[in-house]
This record gives sequence, structure tokens and C-alpha cells, in this order.
Amino acid sequence: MDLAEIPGRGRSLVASQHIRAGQILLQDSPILLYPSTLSPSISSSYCSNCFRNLDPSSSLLPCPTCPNNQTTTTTCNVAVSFFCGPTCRSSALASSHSPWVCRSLALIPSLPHHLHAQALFLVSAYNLASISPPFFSLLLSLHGDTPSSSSSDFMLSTLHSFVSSLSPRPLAPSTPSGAAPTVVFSAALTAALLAKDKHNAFGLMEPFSEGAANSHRSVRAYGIYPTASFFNHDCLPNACRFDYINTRDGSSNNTDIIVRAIHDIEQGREICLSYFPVNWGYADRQKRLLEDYGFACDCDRCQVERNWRHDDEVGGGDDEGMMEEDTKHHHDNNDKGMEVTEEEEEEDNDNDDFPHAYFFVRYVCQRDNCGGTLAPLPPSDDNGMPAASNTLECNVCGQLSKEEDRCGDDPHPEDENMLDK
Ligand SMILES: C[S@@+](CC[C@H](N)C(=O)[O-])C[C@H]1O[C@@H](n2cnc3c(N)ncnc32)[C@H](O)[C@@H]1O
Repeated sequence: MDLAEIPGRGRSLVASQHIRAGQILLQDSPILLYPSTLSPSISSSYCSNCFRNLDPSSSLLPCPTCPNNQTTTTTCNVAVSFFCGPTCRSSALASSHSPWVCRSLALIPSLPHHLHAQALFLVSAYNLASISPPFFSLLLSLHGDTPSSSSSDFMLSTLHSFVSSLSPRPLAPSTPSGAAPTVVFSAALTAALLAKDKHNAFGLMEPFSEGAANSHRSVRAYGIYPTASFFNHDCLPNACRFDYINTRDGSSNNTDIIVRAIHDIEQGREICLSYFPVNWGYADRQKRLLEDYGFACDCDRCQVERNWRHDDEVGGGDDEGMMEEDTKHHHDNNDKGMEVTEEEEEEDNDNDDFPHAYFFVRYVCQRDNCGGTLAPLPPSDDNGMPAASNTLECNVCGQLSKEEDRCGDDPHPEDENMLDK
């Protein structure tokens, strides 16, 4: 992929060569990861360092410096962080879960509940300034302008008062003998950081499980991924991202995200993700993109759907934040149907006003309560020639399906370009 500037879209990732369906376009590691909630019952179900599920049958390894670390997590309102093993614990204590972070997290419950996720981000971000100034600069270089002034002013001043109440975190000394300067908290920096989070954080979701509760599958952690942050949005994306947070192979890369091509992409085309599940209706998509990302989407699908009646709109996207993918970049999994009425659907079957029907039949998971996006497994190397896989993987439930088992398949549609941006 090449990084290019596209007028009206900013920095964009473009195919530098022909890309095959399923090809891995990016594996990106987070420069910052933070939990989405302080809820003790939730945060005790995963490791606070690698975010893998904790095994409830084995003894949990609590953080030695978290307040209340001797109590059971469900009986105190301040979460205790747990780790899956000594390696994760010592790695966290020296970086993302420093004693300063511990003390700061303990103060977050004094804030209104709806500000907890942003406070969790700010604590992690100011901690990053201390443990890795280069990553902190990278975070500040991502897209996201500070809003001039708005209804969010009160929220910002509440969050900044909170940050100011924390004791400043010393920066790592540049020389062993030099005195360490401290991180400077400023309202402008707090506002800038919040804007970076809003526009760039990807949500790592709670594991999929079949059943009603899954329709409100929530975000376990948010991550800032420096290269993946350059993907622009399209409501019919040509790439989608996978994460394998619960992989048990002991790899330290389980919080990486992997982006794969959904179908072939011509050289020179922009590569886009969807910032939320592709089955959201037109009004929900426009609202989210305008409010959270500051643009009105004019993609091929929106150009068609803006002319539809919206009598059966299912309501706004929920408040889980960004990018399906759902970026706050999050996967969220609300069962938002497409907003076409039955009557319109019949009409559309007879004309070309429904260019994306093919996408839904072929690339949207039909499993109950899922709605994830499918991409083929990476092509195998067949004597130096990449051979496309006919197995599709869902990026939400992980289910594998064969192309031939999906209805209405023509694996090589003549007008596949309509699916690209
Ligand atoms: C995660 S960043 C993507 C990279 C960004 N273009 C940059 O310059 O760094 C998200 C921002 O990109 C822009 N963007 C993404 N998709 C777009 C689209 N389809 N049309 C216009 N702008 C878009 C919006 O400004 C959005 O807030």
C-alpha cells in the first residue's frame, strides 16, 4: 500500500499493486491500549496487560499496587487489575500499568460514569508520554483536530480538572544522572489527545458468543494503531480487519490487528475499511460519520441509499465510539437491518439501483446475531503463483464458510469494481 493525499479525504492508503482477495495488507501493533470500562466484574475477566480471557478456574494474579487488591473484585467499586501470569504482570507494572496508572485509575470512579472511558484513555495517554515519548509524538501526529468550542466544553473541562488532580508523572530521564522533567498536563493537550482518540481508536470486542446477549456485544479495550489509522471509511469496504485477542498460542502479538482484502483490488484504488458494521442503515451511518469523524459520506452506496425512504430506520448507532469494524474503529454488533422497505426491495430487484446487494449476499455473515464482514483466507502460494482461497472468515464470529455454500454466488462478478472505492 502507498500513503497518498486525496483531496477531501486527507491521507489515504492506496493499492500500490494489484491485490488478491484475502491478501494480508497490514498487521499493526498498538502503540496504546486501554480498557473500555472500570467495571470490576468485567475487568476481572481478562488480563489487564494482554487482554486475553482469564481462566476463572485458575488463581488470578492481582496487581500488587492497585487499591483494594486484597478484596474480591465484585465487592468493591474500584477495579483491581488482574494478570494472566508473572510475565504479563511484570511487563505491565513497568509500562502500561505503572504505579502512577494504578493510583490514577483509583480516582476515576469519582467522575460521572459516561466519562470513564475517556478518563481511562487520558491516563493511558499521559502515561505513554512518560514511558515512550516517540509513541506519544506518533499519537499526536494522527488525524483529529481539536474542536474549536462546542457543547463538549463542559466535558473537556471536567476531564481536564480530573487530569490536573493527578500528580504529574515524571518523564524517563534522558541521562542516568539528569533529573527527570515531568509530563506537563495542559487543557490544550488534553483536548488534542481526546480528538486523536475519537478519530483513531479501534475497539477490540468481547468474544462473540451465540445468544441474545451478543446483540449488545461490547468493547473490551481500545487501541491506537498507527498505520491502520490511515484507512479511510467506505460503507462498502474493500478490506476488513481481524483481531485474534484470545489466541492461546502464547504469542505476544494477540492485540495486533490484521487487515485483509475482501476481494481483488486494482492497483491505484483506495483501500477502505468500514468504521462500523456494514449492515447499519443510511441515517445511522451518516450520523456517526458526521458526529464522530466530521464528514458526510458520499460513497457509491450512500449515493444510492440517500434516495430511499427511511420509514423503517432502526435508530441511531449506539455510543460505543469509533471504527466495525467498529472502530471507535469498533466491531459493534447491533442488529441494525438495512433500511430498505419490502416494497422497495421488490422494486430494486428489477433495476440497477441496488449495487451493493451482491456485497451483502457474499460478504456479510448470515449467522444469527453476527453481521460481521467476510474475507477470504490469505491466498496460498502455489509454485510462486498466489492461489485464491475459497474459504471465507467472518471478522466478528470467526466462522469459516466455503464460497460454494453461500447462496447466489458468482465468484467472479463482471462488475466487481462497484465494490471498490
Ligand atoms: C482514521 S482517520 C483516516 C486517515 C485520515 N484521512 C488522515 O489524514 O490521517 C479518519 C478521518 O479521515 C477522514 N475520512 C475518512 N473516511 C473519509 C471519507 N470516506 N470521506 C472523507 N473523509 C474521510 C475524516 O476526516 C475522518 O475523521
